[in-house]
Amino acid sequence: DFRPDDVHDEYQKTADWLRSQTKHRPQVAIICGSGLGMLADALKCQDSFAYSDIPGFPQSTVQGHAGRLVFGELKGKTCVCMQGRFHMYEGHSLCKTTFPVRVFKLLGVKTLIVTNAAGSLADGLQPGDIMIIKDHVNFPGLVGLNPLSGPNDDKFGPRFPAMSDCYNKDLRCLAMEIAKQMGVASLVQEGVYAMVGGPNFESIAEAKLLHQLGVDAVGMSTAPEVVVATHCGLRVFGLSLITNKVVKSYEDSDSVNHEGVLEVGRLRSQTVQQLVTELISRMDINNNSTNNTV
Ligand SMILES: O=P(O)(O)O[C@H]1O[C@H](CO)[C@@H](O)[C@H]1O
Ligand code: HPA
Repeated sequence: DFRPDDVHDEYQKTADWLRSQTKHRPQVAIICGSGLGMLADALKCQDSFAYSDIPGFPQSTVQGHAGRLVFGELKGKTCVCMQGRFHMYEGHSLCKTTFPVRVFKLLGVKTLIVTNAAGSLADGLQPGDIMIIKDHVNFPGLVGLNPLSGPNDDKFGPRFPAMSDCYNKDLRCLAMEIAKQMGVASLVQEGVYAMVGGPNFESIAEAKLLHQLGVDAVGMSTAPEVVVATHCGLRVFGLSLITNKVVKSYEDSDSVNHEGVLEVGRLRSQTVQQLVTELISRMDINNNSTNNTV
C-alpha cells in the first residue's frame, strides 16, 4: 500500500539530515544541467555533500553530472545547488528524479532555478544561445508519466495544480533585462521547451513533429522538476543552453552526441554563470506569487 505520510517522512528525513550537517538555510535552489555544474563554483562558504552520502538521495549516473549537493552564499542570498540531476532514462522513477525538489521545499527554499542543455528546433536558436523557458510540453506527463501520479500529498500541494504560469514572468523579464545589461541580449530569447524521455536523440521524423508543434528546444529533463516545484508553490525560473541544432532534414549530415553537448556547456559556462548569479542577486526573495501555494 502506498501511504503518503510514509513518503512525506522520507523527504523530511533527508531535509533533517541536511539541516544537521550544514548551517546554511537556502532560499534559492539551482539545478545544473549537463555540462553546467560550474554554476556552483560561484557559491561562497561552501558545504558540499556527495549524493551517495545523503540519506534517501538517488545517484547520478550521467557524464557531466558530478553528483554533489553544494550549499553556499551568493550575493547575500543562501543557495543550494545540485551539481547533477536525475533523468527518467537512467531508470529512476519520476518520484526519485524530483525527490530533491521536495527536500528543497522542506529546507525553506522559495525559488527554484532549473537549467539544462537542449537541442534547438527553432531556426532562430543557435548552439551557444540561451533560451529562457517560457513554457514546456511535458511529453511523458501527457501520457501519464507524471511525478504527481499516485495519492496526492496534500502537505505539498493540491491534487490538480495549475501549470499555466509555472515559469515566473517577473523572473523572465528580469533575466532579459540582465542579458541586455551584460551585452548578450542577442544570445538570449524566450521559448518553449519540450521534454522527451530519451536517452536516444530524436529521429528526423520526431524532430519535424516537434518543430511543427511549435517546440523551440528539446531535452530529456526539467519538466518533472518544474511540475513538482509548481505543485508545492515554489517560484520557478528555467533556462536552456542550446548545445546543438536538432537534425530535421534527411539531407543534413550533422549528428548530435553527448560530448558535443558538454563542450558547448564549457564554452558558455561563464555567460550562464554570470546571468544566473546576477538574477539571484537581484531577485526579490519575498515575492513568491504562484497559483499553487499551500
Ligand atoms: O537536461 P540535461 O540534464 O541538461 O541534459 C541533456 O543533455 C543530455 C544529452 O546530451 C540529456 O540528459 C539531456 O536531457
Ligand atoms: O538534441 C537534443 N535532444 C534531446 N535532448 C538533448 N539534450 C541536449 N541536446 C539534445
